[in-house]
Amino acid sequence: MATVARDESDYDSSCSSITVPSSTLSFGGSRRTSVSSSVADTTHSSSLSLKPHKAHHAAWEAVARLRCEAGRVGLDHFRIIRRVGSGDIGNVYLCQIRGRSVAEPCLYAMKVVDREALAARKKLQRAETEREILGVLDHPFLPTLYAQFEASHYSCLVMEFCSGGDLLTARQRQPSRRFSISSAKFYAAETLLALEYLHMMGIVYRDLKPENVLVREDGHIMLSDFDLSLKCDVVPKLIRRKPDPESNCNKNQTCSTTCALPIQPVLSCFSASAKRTKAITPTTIQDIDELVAEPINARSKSFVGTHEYLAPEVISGQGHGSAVDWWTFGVFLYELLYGITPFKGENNEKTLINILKQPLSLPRIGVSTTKEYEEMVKVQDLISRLLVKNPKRRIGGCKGSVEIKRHEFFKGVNWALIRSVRPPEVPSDLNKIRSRVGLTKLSKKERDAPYQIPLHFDYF
Ligand SMILES: Nc1ncnc2c1ncn2[C@@H]1O[C@H](COP(=O)(O)OP(=O)(O)OP(=O)(O)O)[C@@H](O)[C@H]1O
Repeated sequence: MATVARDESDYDSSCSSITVPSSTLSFGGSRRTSVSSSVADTTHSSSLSLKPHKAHHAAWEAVARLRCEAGRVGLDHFRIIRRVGSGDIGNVYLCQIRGRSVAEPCLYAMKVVDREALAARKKLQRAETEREILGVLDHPFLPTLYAQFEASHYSCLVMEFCSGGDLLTARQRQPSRRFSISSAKFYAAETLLALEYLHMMGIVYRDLKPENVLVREDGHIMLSDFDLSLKCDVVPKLIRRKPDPESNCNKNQTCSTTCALPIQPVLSCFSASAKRTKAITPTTIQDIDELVAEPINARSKSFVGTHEYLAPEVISGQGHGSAVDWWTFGVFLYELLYGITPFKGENNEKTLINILKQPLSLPRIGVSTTKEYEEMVKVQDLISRLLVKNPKRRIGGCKGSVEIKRHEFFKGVNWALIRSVRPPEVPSDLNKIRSRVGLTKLSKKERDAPYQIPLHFDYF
């Protein structure tokens, strides 16, 4: 599914709105461009300390060692093994550090972006947004940026490599090309945690779809592709419970914003003026009911996303915030379960009309046990609360991820320990992975040959 973007730069602060730029819709393009030399690593040497949850990983340590020994990290330090993917703004290559043991190599994904080509297509800002976002992420279900450097007019981002492909491919491998309810619950729960973290960091993701959810070697997910994301400020709020019979929440849930108490100052990972929020003491937390630290009031009018996944408020151009991610989360969950998206029309225009006008219909899922039937009822309830056309009435629209995590469908999910749960599928052992990525197809001569910077990166 092609992404669509009509806006090159939309840094928003919450509560402010922006106008739609005059640039037109743009779709994936491709080109061949030459590359000549490798220059400096631009990753801060202090970033090791900013990656506490990955600092002990072999891949992280190997890059840290390299930076220490060579004083920098550059393209010449990597052996490009093969291209593993390409998108609208760049190609992604599987690579490893030169001179390391071939028996136990640390594999990396290097995203190579041709800055000149992107500038000509007015998409440079997208690459810049992605680079900035990758630089601040530190979460088990989000990519770790190991290094970044420039080579001629190419920008290179060295990230964690995901050997398990993406969830679209995984879905297509399933019987009837759809996941079981329990598998869908697992992938949805991990994706929800990734979105929750992004929101807390002041990032509205905006492009959730199975293609962008990669599967790691251990079977857990990694959300990728941040060039369409929106960076904004977050104003944490304390929300007091106040039962609202008209709300879209469950009876045993509450959903009221009437007593929202903003905590000052503003939290943002990007704003130069941002300061850290005041420490919230346990006593304070006991005194109130809910802490919401999501950019629920962010407003952008950009037309970005993937047609089948676009939220109504994005299509209508009325301004959108973090609630778009809960709409796309609903479409995502629907696709995992049904193998199709809910509003797909004969063409993009009809799809957009369906999103705006067509009521949601939820076909029955074939179930064989009472427990499965109960699960189906719960997941359908969640989807119908996510795919509410009015973002203010959508679950998550007023209180963010906490509302969704509390839904009956996720009852029993151990959010803190989900990364230790065995995933529905674990990509096979290292040898199989290596043959899948083509590592074993290289001859010894090829593996050991000194790396030549190619005259051309293979754009298509
Ligand atoms: N860390 C990774 N590990 C393995 N494969 C990856 C990784 N990152 C990206 N890929 C592969 O490369 C492809 C292109 O990457 P990505 O989506 O980031 O590029 P893009 O140019 O931003 O694409 P888009 O057009 O969706 O914006 C992905 O679909 C995926 O298959």
